[in-house]
Amino acid sequence: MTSPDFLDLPPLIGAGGTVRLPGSKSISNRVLLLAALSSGSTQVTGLLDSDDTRVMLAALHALGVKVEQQGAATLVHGCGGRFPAREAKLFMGNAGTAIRPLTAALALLGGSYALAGVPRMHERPIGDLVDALRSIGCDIGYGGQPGFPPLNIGVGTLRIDAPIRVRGDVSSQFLSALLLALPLAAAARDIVIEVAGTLISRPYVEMTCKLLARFGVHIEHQGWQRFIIPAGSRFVSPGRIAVEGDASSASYFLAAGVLGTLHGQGQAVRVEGVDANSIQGDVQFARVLEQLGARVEWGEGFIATHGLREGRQRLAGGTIDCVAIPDAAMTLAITALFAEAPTTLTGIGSWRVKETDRIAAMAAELTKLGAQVEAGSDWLRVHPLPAEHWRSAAIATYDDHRMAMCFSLASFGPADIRILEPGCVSKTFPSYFQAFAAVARPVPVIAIDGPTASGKGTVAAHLAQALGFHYLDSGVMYRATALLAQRQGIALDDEAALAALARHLPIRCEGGTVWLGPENASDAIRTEAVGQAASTLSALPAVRRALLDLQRSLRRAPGLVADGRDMGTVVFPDARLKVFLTADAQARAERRHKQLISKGISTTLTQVLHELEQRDARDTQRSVAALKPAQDALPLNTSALDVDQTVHQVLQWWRQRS
Ligand SMILES: Nc1ncnc2c1ncn2[C@@H]1O[C@H](COP(=O)(O)OP(=O)(O)OP(=O)(O)O)[C@@H](O)[C@H]1O
Ligand SMILES: Nc1ccn([C@@H]2O[C@H](COP(=O)(O)O)[C@@H](O)[C@H]2O)c(=O)n1
Repeated sequence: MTSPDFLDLPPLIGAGGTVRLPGSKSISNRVLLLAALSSGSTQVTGLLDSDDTRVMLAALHALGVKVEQQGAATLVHGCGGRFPAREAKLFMGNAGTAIRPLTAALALLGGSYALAGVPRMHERPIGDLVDALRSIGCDIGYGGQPGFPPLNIGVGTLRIDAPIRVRGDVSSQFLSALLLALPLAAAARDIVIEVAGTLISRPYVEMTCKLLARFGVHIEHQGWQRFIIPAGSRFVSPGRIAVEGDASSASYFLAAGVLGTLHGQGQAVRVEGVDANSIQGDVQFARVLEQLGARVEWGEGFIATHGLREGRQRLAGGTIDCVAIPDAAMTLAITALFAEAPTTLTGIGSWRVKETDRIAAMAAELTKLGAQVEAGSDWLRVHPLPAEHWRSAAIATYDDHRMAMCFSLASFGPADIRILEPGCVSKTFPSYFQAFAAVARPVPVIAIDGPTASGKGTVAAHLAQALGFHYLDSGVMYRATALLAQRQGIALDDEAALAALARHLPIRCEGGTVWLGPENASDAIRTEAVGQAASTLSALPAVRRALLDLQRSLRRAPGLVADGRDMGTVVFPDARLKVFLTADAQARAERRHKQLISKGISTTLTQVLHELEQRDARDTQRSVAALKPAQDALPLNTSALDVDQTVHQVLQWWRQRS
């Protein structure tokens, strides 16, 4: 399946609703491995279905483990501490939660195994784990650069007569991998692991120990620096186990429940599948939000955010120690843009060796938005971004699911956000953008389309004023392009030159005034000759493409009324209300004739009717963005209505929708 190159997110004005979280990646992959190594079968519910769990499942399959789907549950038939396949080539993708514990388990069991991944996996260090395993006699070789995958595993000669030392300050996953695998070798003796350096991401190690306990292995620890796997330990299936919702992924929705209220329009956002009893450290993200001023509700099986506490206008800033919430901490780098003071995230050195160098990536992409960012080896400071400094940006995601998911929250700011390569979310949350869209409340758009002189502009301007919304007269953009083309002598069939002109249109609309650079061009663009030229060049696909971003960039809080020919079909297909305004040609010609005469332009009704019919024909018959009602547009024939009646009707429809 291919995924799009980019995803444009509509600017948001609020959020609200409930999200059922997908299963936790960290728990899913640990449970799969433990169930595979156990004696007995395990029925797993709530298992995450994503790239990283598929990597683990494919590896277990290659190792001879039988896994069956039983409705929504996954049944893993344990192999009693010994994989049936003694040799295999395993593709690990970019799944750190798969390669590390599998490396440890396979190295302890011995065999002929090759583990390789995507290029980024081959840049992620694994040397500390390999050193620890080699120190007890495991046979592991590097297939490329020493210290990094790919790895080749053979049959070693185990000697576990002294404590095994492993570094804990690069990734806690090395320690977790040893804890998950070493019970395989603890039949006859206690096994002791000592952590060198300060243990980071301790909650993940706690999670590992809790899951091991469910599978019959009870680890003792001293101050989270020394761990003892008791003699006689062996994996026993608990029969059934449920995977919690992913607490790291919860962070985006919990943040949305806060940022959504900044425009005064948000409601509660509730995430289901985690709660205060979760074994995942990242639930502490909700506590951090609380400390920063958010109103958080903790319930049984859910957490919800309800905006900010009374009296607070923004989230607080300050220094936040993120050592216990390394993944959810990325979300704080985005909420920091909306805070009242700079936010400094510390204890995030592990970001450097994740799917990408997350400190560098975060700093680069926040800077694109206009933010002021400072970074060090294990910290990041993000300054609040005032509304006037936001810049629209195409956010690179570095094949890192969390970069893509975090930056979706930037759409609460006043800029257009494009997420490049959004398909990377499939690593842990394939349906993320659908789930996000379900709780996001985009800045509302009322799209008014219809033929010339049907009254679109008049009605749209009245609506915008009545609702306090911004107003986009999209015809102005085509007219301005036509006017400049006339002045610069560009032929109306020179598509490339016209598109270049449109792309850099120096246009500014203020109230009813249209500025082209320093010139007030409000009258110049309204002549019939310019209108006809606009209608001709508007049939050119490249010109339409060139004007698309400009039109969309005008969608700003609190809302937009947009009139034109393709507002509801092309430019704002997600408009909350679409109206297709018509009137018969005679009525429209009379209106336009009256308009022109009142401006002192001499013409006849016959002439106006003729030009109007020509324009109708061109607008409806062109091959791209032809004038037609959107499928979900409400038709309104205004032939027998006056302006007030028409506006009244549209306002009534709007109130029913909002
Ligand atoms: N029921 C009505 N609704 C809206 N406008 C009406 C109505 N009856 C008469 N008019 C008049 O019709 C004239 C043409 O309207 P307007 O310029 O808004 O049309 P338009 O559809 O925006 O045209 P164009 O696409 O050429 O810009 C205006 O003078 C407006 O006052
Ligand atoms: N969304 C739009 C708006 C306008 N056009 C073309 O521009 C011409 C001038 O527009 P007015 O609304 O100001 O009359 C019009 O005839 C259309 O051909 C368009 O294509 N799409």
